[in-house]
Amino acid sequence: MESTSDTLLWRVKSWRQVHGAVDSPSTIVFTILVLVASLVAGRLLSSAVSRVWEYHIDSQYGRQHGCELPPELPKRWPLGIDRIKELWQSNSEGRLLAFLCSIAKDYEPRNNLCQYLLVGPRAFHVLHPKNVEVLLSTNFKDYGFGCRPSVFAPLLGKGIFTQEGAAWKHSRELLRKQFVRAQYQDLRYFHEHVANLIAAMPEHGTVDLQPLFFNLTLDVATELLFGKSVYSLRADIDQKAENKEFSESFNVAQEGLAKRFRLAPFHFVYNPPEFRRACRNVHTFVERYIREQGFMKRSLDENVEDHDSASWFIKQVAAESASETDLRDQLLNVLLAGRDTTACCLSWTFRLLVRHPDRLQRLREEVKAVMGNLTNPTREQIRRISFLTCVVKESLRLYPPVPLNNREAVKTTILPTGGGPDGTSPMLVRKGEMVVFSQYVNSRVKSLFGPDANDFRPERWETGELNDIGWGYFPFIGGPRQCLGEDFALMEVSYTVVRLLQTFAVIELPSGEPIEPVGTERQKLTLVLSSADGCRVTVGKGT
Ligand code: HEM
Repeated sequence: MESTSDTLLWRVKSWRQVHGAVDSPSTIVFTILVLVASLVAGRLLSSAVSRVWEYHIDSQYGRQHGCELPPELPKRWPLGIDRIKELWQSNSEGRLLAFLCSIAKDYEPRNNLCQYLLVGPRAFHVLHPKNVEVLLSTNFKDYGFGCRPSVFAPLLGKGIFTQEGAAWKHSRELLRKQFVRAQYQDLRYFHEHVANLIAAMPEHGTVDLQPLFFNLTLDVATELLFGKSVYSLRADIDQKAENKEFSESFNVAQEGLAKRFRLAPFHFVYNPPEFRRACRNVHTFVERYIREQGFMKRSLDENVEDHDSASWFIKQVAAESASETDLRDQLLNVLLAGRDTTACCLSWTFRLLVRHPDRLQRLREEVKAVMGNLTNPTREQIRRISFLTCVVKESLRLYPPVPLNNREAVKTTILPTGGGPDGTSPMLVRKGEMVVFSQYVNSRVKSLFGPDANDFRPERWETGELNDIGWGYFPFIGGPRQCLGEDFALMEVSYTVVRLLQTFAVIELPSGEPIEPVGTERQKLTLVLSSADGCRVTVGKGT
């Protein structure tokens, strides 16, 4: 049988017979093509060889450290298409996290597994607190965000939430200082906006609190960051048209980011005109504001130690930003990080409270005991309502606003446990592989939170039984990238809960509203976890 090289040779010969042996332009083109082809083939070969070599060196490294693989997620169809179908379906039914928990349950007590889906790299799902600690703290430098920066780029550009390495360090230090300052301030950011929230609720009747909480946290965060709120809670009352456009565009842009996030490596597929327009509107709004107020200019010639003015945050960040775009991006990054997360926490907290009236009653009594007839709680008073801290912690445990997260190994590294037949060997994570971690799934592991891990029991936080929980509980993650807004968010949630309990003598589940076991309700998973059915409550002022 004729070999491929014989065929090729015969083709070249016949081509030369037809076109002549003289170096005609077509001969030159042919020669160039052959050269380019051999160069490309050479490059491909050398990269394949170096990959095989890297693989071999990594394997040796793994063997030296006793690494073994965890069990692999079984799949019935090629490329795990059956699993992707299950994920897709459970997501569209609002039950993706329940589905992930049911898979994780099959792997208890070893709590680790790995998977290959489509042609993507191997992904490790790690639940063991030791692994979470090494991933987020001890070996933090071995991991990066993978494609996150380009997923978020259309809205967020370059800021703390998308940066890595030296650029992230700079942003982190710059913003950390501002959040430390915010911790020493009173809770004035919340007064006016929570009053607007209360005004937007009926005095007696049924209301869905979830969309109102999204407005509240947008209003509060824009006040903190820009020194000027967009007052979305006053939409259709006296909100300025430009603020309304910003609020609406920010929502559309954020929805778009969530869609891109789900597509991960194929995120570029989602870039429709309405998404691009929304990003543009948000950018224009912030840039115009920066320019009108002269923040970039002022930072050069004014004393920026002006902490009392409403716009101290933006002024301080402007003073250390190289350009208007840098300042815009940084503020939008923090807005994205702080807005939906806090709204979701508020929403789940109220959903839980109205479904557990005994806990709500206890909370009311503690609020009354600490506050008496005083309104507008201070930090100090909030800290004294100790059951409130337990309620918020428990809400964040059962419904962490960021329920699912991942990192990508930037170098070959090791996770300390979860491999091998008994699940105790270290695991080798090769460069480019993914590690998925989930507070939501961890929160339901009985070996961590006890036999009633699935129940809402805020008291577990006051009995001392979780004193050693460590890296089993990380709603704000931890390590170098720990949430910068943790204190601000906890104060915002606590302040709002107290003010709503003080204002409404009745807050209860509307009649006919279902009481599903925790975790079985329909959920909406975007970048954050919200309730697909909102947070409907019946409220009443006075006794
Ligand atoms: C209950 C509310 C909140 C929760 C549960 C939460 C949770 C988180 C989580 C899990 C991360 C890490 C994301 C990752 O690295 O993959 C994070 C980062 C961050 N959060 Fe929060 N967050 C909340 C509220 C806020 C608020 C109110 C702000 C600011 C106003 C804020 C600012 C930030 C910033 C700036 C980062 C990036 C830190 C860095 O990468 O160095 N967060 N948050």
